[in-house]
Order: sequence, then structure tokens, then C-alpha cells
Amino acid sequence: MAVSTVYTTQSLNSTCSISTPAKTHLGSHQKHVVLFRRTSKRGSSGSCAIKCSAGDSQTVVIGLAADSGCGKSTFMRRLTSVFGGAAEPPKGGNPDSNTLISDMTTVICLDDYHSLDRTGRKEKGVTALDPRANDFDLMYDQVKALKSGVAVDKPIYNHVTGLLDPPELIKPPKILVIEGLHPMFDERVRDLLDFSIYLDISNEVKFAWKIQRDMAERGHSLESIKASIEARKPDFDAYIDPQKKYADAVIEVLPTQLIPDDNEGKVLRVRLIMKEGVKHFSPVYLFDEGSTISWIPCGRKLTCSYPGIKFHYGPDTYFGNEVSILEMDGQFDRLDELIYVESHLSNISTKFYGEVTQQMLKHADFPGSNNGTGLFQTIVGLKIRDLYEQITSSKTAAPLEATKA
Ligand SMILES: Nc1ncnc2c1ncn2[C@@H]1O[C@H](COP(=O)(O)OP(=O)(O)OP(=O)(O)O)[C@@H](O)[C@H]1O
Ligand SMILES: O=C(CO)[C@H](O)[C@H](O)COP(=O)(O)O
Repeated sequence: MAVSTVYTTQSLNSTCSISTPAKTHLGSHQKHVVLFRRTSKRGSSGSCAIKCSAGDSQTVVIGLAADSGCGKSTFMRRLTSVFGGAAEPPKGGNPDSNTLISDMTTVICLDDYHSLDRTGRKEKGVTALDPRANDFDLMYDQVKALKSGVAVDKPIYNHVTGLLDPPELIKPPKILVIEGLHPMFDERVRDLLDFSIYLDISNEVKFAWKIQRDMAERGHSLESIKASIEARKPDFDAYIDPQKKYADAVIEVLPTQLIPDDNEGKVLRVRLIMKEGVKHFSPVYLFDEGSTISWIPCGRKLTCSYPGIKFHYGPDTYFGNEVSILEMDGQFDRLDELIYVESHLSNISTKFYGEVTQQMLKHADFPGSNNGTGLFQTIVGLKIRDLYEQITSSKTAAPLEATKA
């Protein structure tokens, strides 16, 4: 087992070097084993992931799960925008990197933990959704290391070539988002998440979006799109969909109920399902917390063309958990009028009046900006900022409290 590059990180109190990657060639794919070796000034050795965790900064880890083509990238763009600064691939690195880095956030795509490349999957007859095509041990080791303030050498799955490329160095960010097919599949990885989101796109809507992207933008045929959705469905049902029961927030996207028998999939009914009792997260509510409310905001203050807009809010249960659900069916005609809706929502974790509307206007060209997908993604982005601020302020406040006691 050959150990190659040695990286050093000084992001925390002590200096850690990471000897990685140790590569063993297993058939058509490479397995990366990351070893941590501490070379602190005191000269002790051991597990850097544990010994380097006592710094004054902390990485907050967010998981975002969804099938491919379900709006993860769009959501990520909205989320990173809430924290300011542009998110870009690592500078001077692999042009096909899936990672996006901004001042506050690093988004890593879990496709990078595919253990089988495209040919390997074909040979073994497994899809990328199958756990056997993914290296959960490495995913766990690396997310744990990053959360502990230790840089890692993460593999890259190249979507252009279908091969596993040489790894890239990922330093511990303030906020680490792990997005992809399986962020909540492995219990060990799930336990590292400070907050988790599942994008639940109904089959009808997924199909409409796939057609829009893969047919219009990538030149695929209708038959091939149908075939690819069908081929993925058994593994999607077995391994991806069940993760939604673990999510702290689910954004469910369904066909509208405002147009009888609608099959165009353009007008959407979107539900934001928010778990109660999650630390550092208080669900958003409409008018009155805990009540059940239906609201049609169309009228003097909100312009609505057919089929209009309908909100619903209330308590519910979801996979046995108590939740609050906020629902929006329909679409906005004028985005600037969204301020009227925003002013009736509470617990949205804005820093100033109109921040949701401002964010939505800023990204008016993103898919879903005129409906509940954009609205709820933006709100979840603000809730994550709030969660991050609460976690980091409670960490810095802790020693003070200990002193008082
Ligand atoms: N909220 C939305 N409303 C309408 N269409 C959308 C929405 N979100 C995504 N789409 C459509 O789905 C396509 C895929 O979106 P996006 O690239 O964000 O998904 P993804 O999950 O990151 O996909 P992949 O994993 O395949 O890269 C977009 O090009 C767009 O056509
Ligand atoms: O489900 C997916 C997640 O994005 C992809 O299909 C998977 O990563 C395989 O990628 P490719 O089709 O490029 O080989």
C-alpha cells in the first residue's frame, strides 16, 4: 500500500499532517484509504481526526439528499448565496471537479464516493444508486475528519469520462454541505449531520424536469429519458427514497391541485415539511403557530392569474414524527409582490424585513423562482444560516458558562 502526498493543515490549534491517499488498485477502480498522522509540535502521534478537534472553529455539516436532476444544484446556488460570495470549483484543480467552494461553504458531491466507475458498474450490473457502488467507509472517515477540522484528500468522480480521477484536497470549511444520492443512508454519516434536507420530487414532476433538461438542453430522446427513469426506479425506491424519513426538512414537489387533471407539470404544489424538536431549528409558520390555516393571498396586494395561489399551514405527522407543514400551490405573477406573503410568515430567520423577497429577486432567473420550490429553498437557506450561527455562538459561549458555574 503506497502512501503518497503529505498535506498539512493548521486550521485548528494543532498542526496536522495527512498522509494520503493510499491507493490500492481494485479492478477498474481506485480505492482511497485516508490515513491521519499527527505531527504536532509536541511530536505525539495518533488519530488526527480526534486529537485536532478542540479548536475554536467548527465545521457545521449539512446533508442534502435527492435523486439526480431534482434541483440539488439550484438549491445549492440559493444556499451559498445566502452566505454571500460566489461558489467556485477549487482553484487550479481538476476542471471536472464536482466541488464548490465559497468563503463560508464547501459543497461536496457524494458522487465522488462512487467506488465503481461507469465501466465497473456496467460490468457488475449495478446502478450508481446501489450502495455496492459507493464507499461509505471512506465517506464517513472523510466527513468525520472535516467536521473535526482536518483536511482530506477526496476522490473525484468524473461525470464527463465516467472514471475516478486523482483526489483533490478539501480543507475544513465553516459549513460543509454533502449533497447527493446517499447523505442519510449510512447511520454513521447521518449521525455527523447537524441538519438534513430531502428534496422529494414526485415522479410526474421529475419526468417533466428531465424532459425539459435532457431533451431540450442535452438532446436526449423521450424514450431514452423514460428508460433511464424506469431503470433507476427500483434502486431509487430501495435506497434513496427511504432517506426522507430521517430528514429534518423535506421539500416535497407535487403536481398542482388547482387545475383539475393537470398533466403539464408546470404549476406546482410544494410542501415544506419541518420536523419539530430539532436543535437550533424552529419551523416556519403562517399567521399563528400550531393552528391550521388555509390562505388565498390573491387580491389587492398580490396579483394572481389563473389558477391562482393557495397556502396551507398546520401541524401533522410524517413517518411517525411531529412536523409542521407549510404548503404553497400555484405561482407568483410578480416576484416583487412576494413581500406581502413574506410579511405573513414567521420564524423565517431573516436579518431584515424583506430578505426572502430580496433573495428571490436576486435569483429570479433560477428554476422555480416563481413558485414554492424557490421560496422554500430560500427559506431553508436562511434557516441553515441561523442554525450555523446558533451552533457556533453556543460553542463560543460554552466556556464562559462553564466559568460561571
Ligand atoms: N424548482 C424547479 N422548477 C422547475 N425546474 C427545475 C427546478 N429545479 C430544477 N429544475 C429542472 O431540473 C433540472 C436539474 O436541476 P439541477 O441541476 O438543480 O438538479 P441536480 O439535482 O443538481 O441534477 P444533477 O444531479 O443531475 O446534476 C434543471 O435544469 C431544471 O430544468
Ligand atoms: O445518479 C447520479 C448522481 O448524480 C449519477 O447518475 C451517477 O453519479 C453516475 O453518473 P454518470 O451517469 O455521469 O456516470
